Amino acid sequence: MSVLEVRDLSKSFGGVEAVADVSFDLGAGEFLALIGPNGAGKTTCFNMLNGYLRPDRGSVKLEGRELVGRRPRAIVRMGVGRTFQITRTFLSMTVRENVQMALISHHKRMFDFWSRAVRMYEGEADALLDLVSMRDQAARPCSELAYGDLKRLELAIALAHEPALLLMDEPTAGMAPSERVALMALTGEIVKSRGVSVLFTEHDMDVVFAHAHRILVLNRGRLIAEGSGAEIRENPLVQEVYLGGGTVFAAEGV
Ligand SMILES: Nc1ncnc2c1ncn2[C@@H]1O[C@H](COP(=O)(O)OP(=O)(O)OP(=O)(O)O)[C@@H](O)[C@H]1O
Repeated sequence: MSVLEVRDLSKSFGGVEAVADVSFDLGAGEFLALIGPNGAGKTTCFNMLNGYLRPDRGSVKLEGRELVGRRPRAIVRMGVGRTFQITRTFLSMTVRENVQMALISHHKRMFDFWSRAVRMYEGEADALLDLVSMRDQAARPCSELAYGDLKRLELAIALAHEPALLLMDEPTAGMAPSERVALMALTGEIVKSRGVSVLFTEHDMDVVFAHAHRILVLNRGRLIAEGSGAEIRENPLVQEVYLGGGTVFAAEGV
């Protein structure tokens, strides 16, 4: 069964069809990329999946349950985790404390950091930090971390919510090329070991072709192609609108 079933998802802003009749499935343990030129509708699509935007029409089902109409927080609780283009952590707290906070929130415990909570979920937090190879930095304040380490911490925080589906919006933005490869390789391992499904947007085609199991291509709000890296690379329409460099919106009738 698909983890995520998206059907006829559509959203317009004034006269602009930002996302138009987008349908796709995401399987369990799949690492799926959503790509497209600037303004193609990727962010709008993500914001409808995580509840920040209400679609004009269409349906989004997670493990058979409808997400459209629910609030972002409820959608997180139903099993949709997310990482952000701009990493969100509490900079004055340590790496471990940030993961503990996420675990406390996930288990709906009262936040009482200055008493017992200091030890709450410490073991679970360290296990998640092991997963992203950050255990050795557990006691460091987040304000001291390098950007690549913050992104790995953000992954641990997202996993604290035990998502069935993880949405990653440009996970490697702002990273050096070697860090990009490392973060996506790590994410790929987590997809495999934890059976989490991942949908990510990405502008770096090297990252996409190296890591995605399957690729969806959006242009002007519409899905124009879907397939493996090889299929996408060879697709003339994709080459024309996206990979050819030059004017990405040049193709008429797309
Ligand atoms: N809040 C909004 N109000 C009006 N128009 C919007 C709004 N959000 C997005 N759009 C328009 O919808 C279209 C799709 O934008 P979107 O940000 O989803 O594309 P994108 O593929 O994420 O682009 P990028 O790669 O540059 O982030 C664009 O034409 C954009 O100008």
